[in-house]
Amino acid sequence: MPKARGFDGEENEDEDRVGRPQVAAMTSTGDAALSVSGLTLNFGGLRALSDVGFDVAEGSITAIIGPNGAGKTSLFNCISGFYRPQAGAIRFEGRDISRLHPPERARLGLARTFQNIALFRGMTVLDNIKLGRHVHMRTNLLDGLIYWGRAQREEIEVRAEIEERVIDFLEINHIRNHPVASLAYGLRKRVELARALAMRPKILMLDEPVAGMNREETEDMARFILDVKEEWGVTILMVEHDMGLVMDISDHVVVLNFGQVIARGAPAEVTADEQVIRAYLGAGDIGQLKARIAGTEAA
Ligand SMILES: Nc1ncnc2c1ncn2[C@@H]1O[C@H](COP(=O)(O)OP(=O)(O)OP(=O)(O)O)[C@@H](O)[C@H]1O
Repeated sequence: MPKARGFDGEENEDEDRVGRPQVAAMTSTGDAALSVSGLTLNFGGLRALSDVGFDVAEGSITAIIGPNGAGKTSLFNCISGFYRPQAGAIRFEGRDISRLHPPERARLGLARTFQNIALFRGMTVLDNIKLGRHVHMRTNLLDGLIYWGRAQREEIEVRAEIEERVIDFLEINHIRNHPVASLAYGLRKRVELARALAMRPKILMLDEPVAGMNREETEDMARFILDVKEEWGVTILMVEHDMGLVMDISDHVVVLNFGQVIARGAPAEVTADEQVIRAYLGAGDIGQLKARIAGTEAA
């Protein structure tokens, strides 16, 4: 696998000069950037996830699909640390991160976007993107004292450089000083992606990245997601209902139904799987599934 260029544009092993915690002591699990095993989550008497397990290969785009209520958002919330599952483990580059809080996971390189855009609407695009950097900022007094001065200035400069690269890459320079509230929906989604990228993630979790977008916005977003993977070397895990997008850009698909993994594999494999078709049929979504797959094949 070709080495990722990294966020400073060079092949670079020394990524942690701007504050991402070292993870050198981790045990390896082959090529899995993320590994989920035995995940079980209950809300009172309701079992939202049951013994869920899958791997996300480094450098891949992995999609989580499934009918409404299948447990996709719950799974995302477990992986990013917002929910604490009753059982199971989440390994990031071989290290068990199940007990880490969301900001600690983010500092390791796990960034996410949300189903409903979570930007500060009154702030400008640039200020929203800058918020992404705070995940790496040292906040306690001792760290602050050690880091004071030249090193800290360098850190700020490197981050500003990263932000400029992100703005350039996502083609949002012309709106950098616009308040987010004034932007069209598709652009707002792109700004959210920019903020997540400014966190310099190793794994980017996208929660319905094209929900509510028109065809042109969806195509733009698909291209950006592919470029994030290919040019920036970021592993992508996404929840998405748009089967056209899933078929087009995913390397691997995990299908959830009633909180369980019912199929895993290449997009064409899982959409031909009897159990998957039945799950969508049960949810009344099969017509949509077939139409979207057919639409993709025709394109
Ligand atoms: N905070 C919560 N409290 C109680 N039940 C919840 C909570 N969040 C989710 N659930 C339930 O857990 C199950 C899985 O929901 P989840 O939102 O994870 O599904 P989903 O696949 O993301 O659905 P959708 O595609 O509609 O977003 C559903 O039965 C849902 O009602």
